[in-house]
Amino acid sequence: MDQVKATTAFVANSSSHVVVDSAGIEKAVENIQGKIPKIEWDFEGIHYFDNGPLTVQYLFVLDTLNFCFWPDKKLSYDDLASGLKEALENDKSVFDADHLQKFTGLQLRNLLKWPRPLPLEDERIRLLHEVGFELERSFGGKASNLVQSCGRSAAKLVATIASHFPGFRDHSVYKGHQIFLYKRAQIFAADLYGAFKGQGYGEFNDISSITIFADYIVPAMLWKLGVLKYSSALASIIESNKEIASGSEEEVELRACSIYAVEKMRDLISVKLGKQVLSVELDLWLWAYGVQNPSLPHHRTLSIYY
Ligand SMILES: Nc1nc2c(c(CN[C@H]3C=C[C@H](O)[C@@H]3O)cn2[C@@H]2O[C@H](COP(=O)(O)O)[C@@H](O)[C@H]2O)c(=O)[nH]1
Repeated sequence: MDQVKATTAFVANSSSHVVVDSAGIEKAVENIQGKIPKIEWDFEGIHYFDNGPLTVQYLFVLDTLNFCFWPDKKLSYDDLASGLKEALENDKSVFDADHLQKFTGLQLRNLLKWPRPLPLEDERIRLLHEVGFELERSFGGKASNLVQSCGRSAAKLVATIASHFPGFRDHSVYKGHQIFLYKRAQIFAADLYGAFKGQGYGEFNDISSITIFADYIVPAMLWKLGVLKYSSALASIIESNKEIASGSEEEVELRACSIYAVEKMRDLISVKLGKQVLSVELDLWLWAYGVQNPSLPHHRTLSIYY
């Protein structure tokens, strides 16, 4: 996680299109008054949970597919989480490693009861196959073994996922430097922590090392709070729903500056209010408010990472 923190700080300090505004951070922290609104994991009531290894398998499949919903105006993360839940309730073997390796686009669509092709459907299938193959090859087919192999370290879990599953390597090259963002690998650790309430498969000694999950909702929320400021060119691209290329300077800055800004918020909360807060908590608060505000303009990038 040190790589994520160091490289996103580099972006924030070299940025051309996005500014992390210190006054905006101060104001946001003042407004919280030390009380981050407490949002329960699964506040929506859409996730599968049985307190056992099947939940871990479900969450790993969920976070394998947890990206890019916006190209379909009606599709959202909720459809994915609840669709996979229902599929698992109907067939406990649906996410077995051998099944994952055989999925077709049509089967995934049917599983989610989605009437048309999913955004980046071929990529989703490729990633399911990759996850099924590598789970079988290295972890006895079970995501729970992957988690247990990391000895209660969220940082080790993120690193292990990135080294075994290329589809989770959420990196970019920015102004000649490699930048690490790891959205889906980190959110898997956070989902375990949230679902299992920090116990069992969700017990991590280093959950505070996780950063926020740089998607397209949290940057929009940070902009609304005045924590992020955009150049006028970038602001007009976002407001007019124009696509931003994956790996472009603008895209990397939006994501990296969001991570950096929330780490700065944590530091300020610690200094001013003497409280240690987790990025996981700040993320869920920002995300939950962001998704409940659909008129909030967000950036649009075709990406398998978020
Ligand atoms: N930073 C951050 N990004 C998150 C999530 C979650 C869901 N987390 C679950 C965990 C516990 C809660 O109960 C949540 O249900 C999804 N996303 C991202 O949002 C986008 C989807 O937006 P829309 O198209 O409107 O559905 C897409 O990039 C998706 O990858 C999060 O927590 N944090």
